[in-house]
Amino acid sequence: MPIRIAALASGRGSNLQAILDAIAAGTLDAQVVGVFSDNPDAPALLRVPEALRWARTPKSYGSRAAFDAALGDAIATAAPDWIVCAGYMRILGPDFVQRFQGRLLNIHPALLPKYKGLHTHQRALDAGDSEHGASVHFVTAELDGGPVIAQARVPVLPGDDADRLAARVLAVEHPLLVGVLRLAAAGRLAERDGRAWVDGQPLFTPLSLESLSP
Ligand SMILES: Nc1nc2c(c(=O)[nH]1)N[C@@H](CN(C=O)c1ccc(C(=O)N[C@@H](CCC(=O)O)C(=O)O)cc1)CN2
Ligand SMILES: NCC(=O)N[C@@H]1O[C@H](COP(=O)([O-])[O-])[C@@H](O)[C@H]1O
Repeated sequence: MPIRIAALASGRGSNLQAILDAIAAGTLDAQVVGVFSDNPDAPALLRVPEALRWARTPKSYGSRAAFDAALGDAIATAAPDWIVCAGYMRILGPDFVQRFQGRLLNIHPALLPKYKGLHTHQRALDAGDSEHGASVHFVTAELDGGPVIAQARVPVLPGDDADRLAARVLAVEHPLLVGVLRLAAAGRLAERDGRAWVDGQPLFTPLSLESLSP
């Protein structure tokens, strides 16, 4: 039975497209049951049929909590097994996180716990890091502080700027996110006691991209 994925996206949607491509190729047993955005102009929305799109402008809500509640109600209507933040650029409030705790994932463009938040590529460059990468983690109330499931590493190369480094990271984000979703689709992934669990065992070290490849 394919797992039901609700995707949250605020922009381009290349991670969403990687999910859709894996489904179409038969390498991810899933279906995308909705794409939800805080940006009605998000190109990500155009990657799925109109019936699967939900987008609202947060400004039209009285508070972050009110927007999150409307978002959560829309997601719940789609009855997803997993909710994936795939380039979703808003901090989710504690009530939303609690509502979907344990099935909320995020792809973050850094090797957490380094560089939580935004502007991760420039921060890695500014720090003179020789390595950077991406993480897939469970979402918790603490921004980018949830248990990390898997990570992919890339070199920082001479002459890199933020855009060039971001492109190199993005290229590994896609297989990393799909690889973690394959674990979910196989019923092998869970969040328990503040940790990620795979095959009934707690993860003390994030899985590598190489370990996820089919
Ligand atoms: N409660 C959580 N919410 C979210 C998480 C999380 O781990 N816990 N992950 C993020 C994704 N993300 C980084 O991976 C992220 C998204 C948004 C921001 C942020 O500072 N957003 C600002 C608005 C920024 C803007 O509009 O340009 C905000 O919401 O005030 C940081 C990190 C998804 N949500
Ligand atoms: N903090 C969240 C964050 O920065 N997420 C990042 O936004 C990009 C979305 O690209 P996409 O829309 O093409 O998937 C990705 O690089 C993702 O890691």
